[in-house]
Amino acid sequence: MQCSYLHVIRLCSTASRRYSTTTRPAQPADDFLWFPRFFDLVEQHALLSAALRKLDAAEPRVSRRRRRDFLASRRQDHQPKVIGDPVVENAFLPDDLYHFEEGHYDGVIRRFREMRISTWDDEKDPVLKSALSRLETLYPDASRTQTHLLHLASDGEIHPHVDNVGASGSWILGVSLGSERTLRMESVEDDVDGIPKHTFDVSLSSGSVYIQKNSVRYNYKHSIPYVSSTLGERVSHDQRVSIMIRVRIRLQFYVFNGIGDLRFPTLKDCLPPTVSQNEVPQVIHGYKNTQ
Ligand SMILES: O=C(O)CCC(=O)C(=O)O
Ligand SMILES: [Fe+2]
Repeated sequence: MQCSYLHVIRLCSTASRRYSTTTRPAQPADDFLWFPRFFDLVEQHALLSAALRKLDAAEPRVSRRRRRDFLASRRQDHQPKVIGDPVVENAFLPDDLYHFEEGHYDGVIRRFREMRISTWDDEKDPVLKSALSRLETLYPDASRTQTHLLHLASDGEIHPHVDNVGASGSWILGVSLGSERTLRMESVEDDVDGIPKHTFDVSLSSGSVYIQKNSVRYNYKHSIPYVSSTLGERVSHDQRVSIMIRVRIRLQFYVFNGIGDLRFPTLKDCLPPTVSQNEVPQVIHGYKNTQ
């Protein structure tokens, strides 16, 4: 499949709060990558159905029973469609049939379900299998990764944060499935008046993939606002699932922190991190099960 590869769009200086379509060199351009149409509809359906199956299976039995009852008496317009349906959001059931949490323990995410997964059970699904292999070709390096699923409710949102620097390494990849949302990136470094020095917005349509790494991963906060960031107006969203893939942190970190997961060190493990500790911002957010 043809894969378009673009850098950041709409970089803006928030000091003036005016958006600009020109790109200024606020960060090394290669540290944010955006693939707006990486997965086709068939692949999106395969990924979204697999993600929803995982998330659904982890919910309390009472939620699963409610969904089963709903599906048994479903009206035609709420019926999840088969693979190939042009509207990928049709894979979602109404919001009230999911057990969305109201707020993350540190207040960063609102109205969501999440889980960490170690396998996809993709052996019987060639579309899913090939989509996941294609995704791996985008990984910035061959280090070990960890995968999380995050399901945002229609009114869910993510406040500005930097992912826990103690829980994952120098790159984060996000696959978006379902309703289109805006990813807002804002530099940790402020102007004198406390406004982020640089911001840019990226449109996360279904099937898109973004990667933030190195300077952007450590020096930019990211958020998915409920309010449309470009118009400042409330827009209605449907649900969205993201598949978040993070590179695992290096061995020496595990050893020093007693987390385990040991492997034999390579020369690379012993080299100093590329980002100096001075540049690493406060830990603002991390997943519960990686804390
Ligand atoms: O859903 C996304 O694209 C971002 C999710 C996120 O920021 C997180 O899980 O830490
Ligand atoms: Fe995050």
